[in-house]
Amino acid sequence: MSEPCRVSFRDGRLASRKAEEAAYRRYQASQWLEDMAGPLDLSPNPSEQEFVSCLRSGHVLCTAINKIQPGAVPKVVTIHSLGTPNDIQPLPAYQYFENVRNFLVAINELKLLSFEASDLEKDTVENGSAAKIVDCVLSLKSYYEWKQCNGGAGPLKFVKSPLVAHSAGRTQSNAISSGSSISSRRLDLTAGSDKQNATRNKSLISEDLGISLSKVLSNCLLNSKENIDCNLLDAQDGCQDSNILLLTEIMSSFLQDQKHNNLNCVTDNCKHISLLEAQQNELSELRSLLSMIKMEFVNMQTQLQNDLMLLGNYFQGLSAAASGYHQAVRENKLLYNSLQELRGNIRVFCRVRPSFNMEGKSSIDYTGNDGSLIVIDPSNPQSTRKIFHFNKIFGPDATQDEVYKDTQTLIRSVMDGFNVCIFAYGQTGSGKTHTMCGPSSGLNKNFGVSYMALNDLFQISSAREDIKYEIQVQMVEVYNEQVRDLLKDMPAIKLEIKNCSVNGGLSVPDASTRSVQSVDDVLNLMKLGEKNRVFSSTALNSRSSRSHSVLTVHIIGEDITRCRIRSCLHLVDLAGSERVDKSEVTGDRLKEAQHINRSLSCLGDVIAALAQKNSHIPYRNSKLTQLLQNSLGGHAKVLMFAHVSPEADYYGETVSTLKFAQRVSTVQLGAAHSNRESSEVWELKEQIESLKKALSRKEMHKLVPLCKMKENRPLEETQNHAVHTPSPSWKLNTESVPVKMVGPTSNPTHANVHNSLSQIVHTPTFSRRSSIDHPRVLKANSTEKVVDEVFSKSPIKEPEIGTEHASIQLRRLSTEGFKCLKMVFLVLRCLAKVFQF
Ligand SMILES: Nc1ncnc2c1ncn2[C@@H]1O[C@H](COP(=O)(O)OP(=O)(O)OP(=O)(O)O)[C@@H](O)[C@H]1O
Repeated sequence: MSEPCRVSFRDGRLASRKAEEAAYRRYQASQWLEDMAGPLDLSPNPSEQEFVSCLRSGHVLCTAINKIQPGAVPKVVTIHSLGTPNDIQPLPAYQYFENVRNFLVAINELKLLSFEASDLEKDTVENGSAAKIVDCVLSLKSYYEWKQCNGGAGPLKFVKSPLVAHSAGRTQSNAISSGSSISSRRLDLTAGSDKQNATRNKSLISEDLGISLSKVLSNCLLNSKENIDCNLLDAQDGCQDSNILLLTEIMSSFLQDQKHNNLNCVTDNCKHISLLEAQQNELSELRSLLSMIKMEFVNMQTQLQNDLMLLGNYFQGLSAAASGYHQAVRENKLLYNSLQELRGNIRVFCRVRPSFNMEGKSSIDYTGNDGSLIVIDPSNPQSTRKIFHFNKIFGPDATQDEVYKDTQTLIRSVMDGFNVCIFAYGQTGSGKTHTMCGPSSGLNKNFGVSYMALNDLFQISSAREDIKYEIQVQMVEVYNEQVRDLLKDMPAIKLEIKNCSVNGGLSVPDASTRSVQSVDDVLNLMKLGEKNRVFSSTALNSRSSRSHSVLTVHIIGEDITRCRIRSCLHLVDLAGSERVDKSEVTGDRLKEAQHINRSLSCLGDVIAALAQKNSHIPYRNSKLTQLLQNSLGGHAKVLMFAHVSPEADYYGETVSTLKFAQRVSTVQLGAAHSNRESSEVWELKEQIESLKKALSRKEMHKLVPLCKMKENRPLEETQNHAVHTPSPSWKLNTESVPVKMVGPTSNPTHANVHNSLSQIVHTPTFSRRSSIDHPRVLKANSTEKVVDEVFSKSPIKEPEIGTEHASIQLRRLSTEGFKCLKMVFLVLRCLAKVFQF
């Protein structure tokens, strides 16, 4: 398309759009004026002339403004000669000028869009004068609506005609954009008649367009870019009026496009806003969630702290309970042992064997749960019944388990460091071996006390984790007054019984000692012992034990504080007493029976002496009593099983056994002591042991040549030989008083030592220092007793004897007080033994 054609097309389009818009605005204004001031007698679409003529008198305008703002025009001149537009006669100016002037004053006061009074006077409407009037009316309408709707609050918005420039009142709308302000300036150009103004306005347009449109163009849609560029060029090239109109049209078109774009933007913005709102909602939800989580976290933290505190309290409670438990266990042990003591450390149980003669009468008349037993002589029913009381009676029906159940409590004592001795007594065939070892058939369920006791020891040992135990077993028999090792294949070797205190708690130190780790080990050893034990067939028992068997279990324990316990359990199956006339034994069996009966008689003597609390207990009268000395005379717990046969034939033996048992039950032993000692005491004891051994070696070494020398000397010389010290290296400080050994020195007998020590104790120094009961010393019947008697009361505070080495040792030990003093006494006791030897 050529340039002129394009311009003319644009002209036509602009003109029609302008006319449409102006007509529409007039229509709005006339409609509103009719609503406010009554019918105006106008056509539905009034022309500009028609509209202006209708308002020329100012009456309608004043009426309308007075309705909105009563009193805005105080005096309205009424015009009666209104006619149709065709026969309108121009009225004199003074008739309506006053109304118009008052109206314009009121409009200016309201700061609304205004017009010139002359705009109403013109016969022909030119250059948008009618549009100004329309704008004024519409601004009044907007004011009215603003007042109605908002009560005068908020911003007042109204739109003026794009082709009108207003000189008074509100010249710019609050609602319109900067594009509108440009257009208003541009309209000044159209409205101005002054040439200078026109030039200034043109330059302004160019400037504004240059700035604003460049901004707009950068954001404008692509489809309008081409037109805007062309129009901009046109606007800048020409300043002629036609071009200005063209620019106006371009701007109008641009504003339309922008309006459209704005709508799209608004839609997009709405979407964005809704999205933003949704996101904000989501954000606020997240924030509230976060605050909730924070609160929850704080709550959980508090809860955790509370829980930790509770847990701490709980653990404290537990540890308190644990220590309480340990305390209770300790107290329980003490109470238990006290109870044992109250019951008496010798306890006697009686067990009645089932009768082999079912048809014959039983000598056992009654067995009570309270430990009472009544026997009667079946051959003489008139005879008085004899009543015996023991700690427990087991009838013929009692099982092995029932018997062991009452024994079990003693076994625990062994693990606590007490020596325990359980022995079975009774006539031959009464069931001693059955109780101690079980039946010869060896059925598991009928294991005897020995096996079950060892089983318990192992269980207790493994249950107590704080103490490590070592269990060793010895098994010997006393056969024909000889002690034999049952765990050796050659049991015929005779063994010596020695003092336990000297031999680390072993009565028979030379007997083989086997460490056992399990009950099976014990069972094997017991089988070996049973195999080696002497059994014979007699008239009363097809497998009669011809010896006293002693199974000794040594327990050595060490706890975490290095405190040690050392105890032993003697399980003694005595040979049965028998009447040789009944057992019909002869030869070796008779000799065995005599030995058995004699040793049992010695046991009876010991028991009697203990029961009567004699000062002398005849332990040394038999090997059996020697072996049991430590248990019977020491601080051990003793349990005796008295076995009786119920048959009428054995009534005499039964009564005899029961009487013996009754006497045993009356024996009061001293309180049982736990052999529990601290590590220091153990170490000291070990040192004493080694010193004793060293001493005895030296003494032996010295005595042998001395003895040889003495053999060649005359008796008097030997008798007069002064013994300054028992040993050159271990000498007692007796202020050099010579002590003469009485009797042959080659064999320092009890009498020799006795006299020598008597001399020592009679020395002034010793006498001064001690409070020794001399008559008692002199009465003491053994060297050992003399030494005991002398030194048990010795006030010697420091060791005064010893070789150089021993002296150093002793001095070191002397700082440790009483224990060392005790050790000196023990060394002296050794010296006494050496002399005895
Ligand atoms: N309580 C009992 N229940 C069943 N049988 C028993 C009971 N006591 C003993 N006997 C049986 O009696 C017999 C003799 O028992 P046992 O050998 O134990 O007597 P003893 O006292 O050891 O004899 P000895 O002194 O001669 O060795 C055995 O056959 C044994 O099984």
